[in-house]
Formats: sequence, C-alpha cells, structure tokens
Amino acid sequence: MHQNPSDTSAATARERHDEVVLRCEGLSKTYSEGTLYTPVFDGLELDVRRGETVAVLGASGAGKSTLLHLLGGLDTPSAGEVYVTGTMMSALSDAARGALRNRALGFVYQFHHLLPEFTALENVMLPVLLRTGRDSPSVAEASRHARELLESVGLGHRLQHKPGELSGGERQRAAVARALVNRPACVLGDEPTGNLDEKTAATVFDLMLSLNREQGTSLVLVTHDRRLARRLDRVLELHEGKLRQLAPHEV
Ligand SMILES: Nc1ncnc2c1ncn2[C@@H]1O[C@H](COP(=O)(O)OP(=O)(O)OP(=O)(O)O)[C@@H](O)[C@H]1O
Repeated sequence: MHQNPSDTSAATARERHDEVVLRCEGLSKTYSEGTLYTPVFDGLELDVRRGETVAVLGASGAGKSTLLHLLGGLDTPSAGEVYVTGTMMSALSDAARGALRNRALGFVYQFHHLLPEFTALENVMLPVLLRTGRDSPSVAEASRHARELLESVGLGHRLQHKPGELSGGERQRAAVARALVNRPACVLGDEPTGNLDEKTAATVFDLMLSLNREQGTSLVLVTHDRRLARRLDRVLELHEGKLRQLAPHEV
C-alpha cells in the first residue's frame, strides 16, 4: 500500500512529539554514610515528553535537588533507572554518560556556575567544544552559535565580559544560553531564578519558556515559586518520598 508522503511526515511529527526524552522507573535514593541511612524517595516514576515543561515543587529537604541530580546523571540511584533520550544511564561507562549528558541535557542552577576566568562567550562555547564524535562542530561554528544565543538572551553587547563583570540577571541569562548551546532535548533547572529579584526572575523564566517554544526543548524546573510553576504544562509535588501530579486548583 502506498502511503501519502504528508501522512508520513505527520506521523513522524507526532512520534517526535510523543518521544519521551527523560524517563525514570522505580527511582529510589537513600543516602548512606557508615550506619547513617537517609531515605529520600522510593519508586518514583516519571516521563517527560519532547517539548513538555514540568515544574517540581516540594518543601525544603523533600528531595528535589536529589531527584534532579539523578535525572541529570550527576548521582547514582539506590534502585531504579533513568533513561535519557531512550538510553539507560546505568548501562553507560562514565565517559559515555558524560558525553550523553553534555549532548542531551542542559543544566541551570540557582547559582550560575559560570567559570570566572572565561568570558561570557567562552563560557557558552565550552559545552560545544567538549563535544566529541563525528558531529562535533568547529571552534568557528561553536563561536557563531554561542554568539547567536547570547544575542537571543540579550547579551550581545556583553560577549567579552567575565562573570564577575556581569550583573546577577546577566549571569543567569548567560547560564541559560550555556544550557541551550548543544540544543539539548531537556533542560534541568534547580531554582534557576531563585537568587534573582522578581522582575529579573520573570525575564529569565520568560526566556526559558520562549526557547522551549522555539526549539522544542523540554524543561524540568525545581522551584518554590508557585506562580512560575503554574505557567508550565505540569506541576508535580515531591512529598514524603512520593511524586504526585497536582491539579491546577492545587497549585
Ligand atoms: N550527601 C548527602 N548525604 C546525606 N543526606 C543528604 C545528602 N544530600 C542530601 N541529603 C538529605 O536528603 C534530603 C533531600 O535533600 P535535597 O537537597 O534533595 O532536598 P531539596 O528538596 O532540594 O531541599 P531544598 O528545597 O532545601 O533545596 C535532605 O533531608 C538532606 O538532608
């Protein structure tokens, strides 16, 4: 049977939209040091689809950062699995896990973690230059793309500034540009606007949402700010070791 080419592309687009970029299955974490055990959560299940935006709320100490670290492959679970764009993280060597993390995920933290001795442009270029393999771009391409992204976050006039010469909001916008430079499938944010004043926080948040719309990047953002959380597709709450989706009236 012949298939209409437009059917195929519609089906492909649908598949792409349905693609799960981040999945955790039975995810559990207990910190242990000597005889001290700190159980944080047990048996979490989560699917994040391409282009989807998800907020994670929870009281202090509920395990939000722990969850984000596990999703980003920065820590290992006590049980369960994390899949990033379909690949099981635990099945990879440290080097392969690092490469997948660099290619498929972007990170934005409350404190920007830019490298102080490098300029804004160099900081944003770095994740591109760390890419290995056949598709790794040249330095010129990395520089061009980093420059474009810095322009899109309103920092085209601050390319040569070092982090210490930027304002707090500018540093955070540079960190967003850095998180997006490898066109990741998903950005993980841990209180990405937490240390900014309300107006600047809203600007950085808007920026992340517009990049999500334009590039289809999924977002998983830990936040205490329910007003910002409400603007995302889904709001989850981590409470007493369980992850629960909140209904709109609960947020
Ligand atoms: N390395 C560690 N060793 C032992 N316990 C830890 C460790 N890291 C975190 N914890 C504990 O695990 C729990 C969850 O910590 P986590 O940082 O994930 O919470 P959180 O929800 O992000 O909190 P906050 O909103 O205050 O940042 C806390 O009770 C914390 O004390």
